[in-house]
Amino acid sequence: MKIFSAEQLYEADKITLEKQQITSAELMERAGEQVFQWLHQRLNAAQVPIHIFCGIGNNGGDGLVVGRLLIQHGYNVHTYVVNCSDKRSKNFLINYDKIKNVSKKWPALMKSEADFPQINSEDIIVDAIFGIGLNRCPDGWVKKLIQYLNESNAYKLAIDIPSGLYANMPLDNAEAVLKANFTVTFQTPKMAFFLPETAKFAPNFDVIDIGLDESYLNSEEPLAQIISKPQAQKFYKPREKFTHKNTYGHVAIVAGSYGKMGAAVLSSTAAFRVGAGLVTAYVPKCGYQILQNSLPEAMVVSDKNETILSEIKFDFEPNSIAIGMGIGKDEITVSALKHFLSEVKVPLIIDADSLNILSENKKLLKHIPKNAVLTPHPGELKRLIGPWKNDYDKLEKTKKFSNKHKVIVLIKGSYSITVYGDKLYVNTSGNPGMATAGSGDALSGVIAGLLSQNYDPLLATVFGVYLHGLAGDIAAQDLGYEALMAGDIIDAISQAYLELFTKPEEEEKGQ
Ligand SMILES: NC(=O)C1=CN([C@@H]2O[C@H](COP(=O)(O)OP(=O)(O)OC[C@H]3O[C@@H](n4cnc5c(N)ncnc54)[C@H](O)[C@@H]3O)[C@@H](O)[C@H]2O)[C@H](O)CC1
Ligand SMILES: [K+]
Repeated sequence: MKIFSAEQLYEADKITLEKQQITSAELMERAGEQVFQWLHQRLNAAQVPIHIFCGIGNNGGDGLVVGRLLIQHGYNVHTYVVNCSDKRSKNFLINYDKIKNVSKKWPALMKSEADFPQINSEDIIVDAIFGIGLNRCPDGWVKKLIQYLNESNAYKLAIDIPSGLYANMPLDNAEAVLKANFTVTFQTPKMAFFLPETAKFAPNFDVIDIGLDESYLNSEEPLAQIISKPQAQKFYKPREKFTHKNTYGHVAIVAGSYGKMGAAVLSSTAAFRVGAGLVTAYVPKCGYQILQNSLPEAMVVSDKNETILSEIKFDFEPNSIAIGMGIGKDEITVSALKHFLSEVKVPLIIDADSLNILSENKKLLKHIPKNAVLTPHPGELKRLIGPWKNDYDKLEKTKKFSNKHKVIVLIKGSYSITVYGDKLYVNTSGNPGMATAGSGDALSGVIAGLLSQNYDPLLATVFGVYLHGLAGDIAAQDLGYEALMAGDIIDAISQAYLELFTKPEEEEKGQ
């Protein structure tokens, strides 16, 4: 699935009307009908009061369609017009007229705070105040209305986008955005649903296909691609019968220092679990015994230094390398990294302390090999690219960095985003339980293990992040969020692979 901008959606809307020979009112009816069905399936004719707040644009028009259909099906509906301006859209007016054919009660006209209705916590609020046409921050009594609705414990369903949120522009004021429990959005999820500053307003959403012109949408460059199960299935490369361990490559995990050897164990284990043929851990001397004891499948090569890495050198040619997990930032390690980067030729993942070393020694950036994968969390990213004004600025700065250094940057977060030049890939698996020590080390191992199996660097990153998140989701089903530890994510990688190809019927039975 792809994320398109508000501008692209307006264009798609126009082309659809021409190509399908329908009116904009008919398209609105199609959209509103589906929102009605969404509610109808869940409410099953229950007589819970439904309060629909309609703005004066087309989002308000959608709200009026939903209101009309609910009334026709015998629901207990209260409609309100949030009369913030006289410039009512054509389709708002068409549906304003139509609703009076099904009810003696006109929608209540709201002009100030005095018109705010009583809403009980068991009621339902439908937010159709503003859609993707929001062009300034809601203010005055309309802002107060949004805040009034936010204070209510009633269930809040937003149509298309929570009011006050721009589809693909930074937030003006978090105090003027509706906090929707659920959003039913048209055609494509909006970029705002995936970025840390705005995603909290749309924590759950369903995408409704309103049949916008496919050929136009296919020809457009999206803002981002969403990675979920169907995409991940396509990425997967099946293992073949007449193969041996060398077919699946040799991973080198360059990690660990005194007190942080667990990072090397976790990354190496994850590389195996994801399917690497061979894994060698390159660690300071103090890690030798630890690695051999905790992961007998791995080979271990130790540095001549007891506690930190002083020279990154091996006498074998790995197919991929992950470097940085728990290595610290000692000067000796910095110069070892410098030397290593200027020589390395194999697919590379740069994580954790090696990212911080790069941030503190920007001259090293020019040595990073093409298509290396950098996996910063937000703190590491800030040190690498400098501060940003908002989430969109962060993405632009990361794209610039990716273009300049010809690298893949994975911005880790609730929705991790892979940045490859100007392209963005938004991951949808994972959960808050994965915010735990070692989770990133596991991810580096996963990506390294895919690289060694000949997944190209972009695919290894995007697929690896998805698998890692899915493993976390599977582990959390048994353990819950709080108890989840990095080792549990690694243990669940096997089930994540199996689940990739579980058919929906089997999934349903299992629930
Ligand atoms: N192609 C589609 O995806 C379809 C979308 N539909 C729905 O239409 C809306 C977008 O409608 P539009 O009329 O362009 O914009 P809005 O309803 O969001 O509101 C615009 C309206 O409000 C004024 N306004 C904007 N910001 C403010 C503000 N802060 N304070 C006061 N007034 C404001 C603005 O000037 C306009 O007058 C989309 O989201 C979908 O819900 C179609 O129904 C189907 C096709
Ligand atoms: K809305």
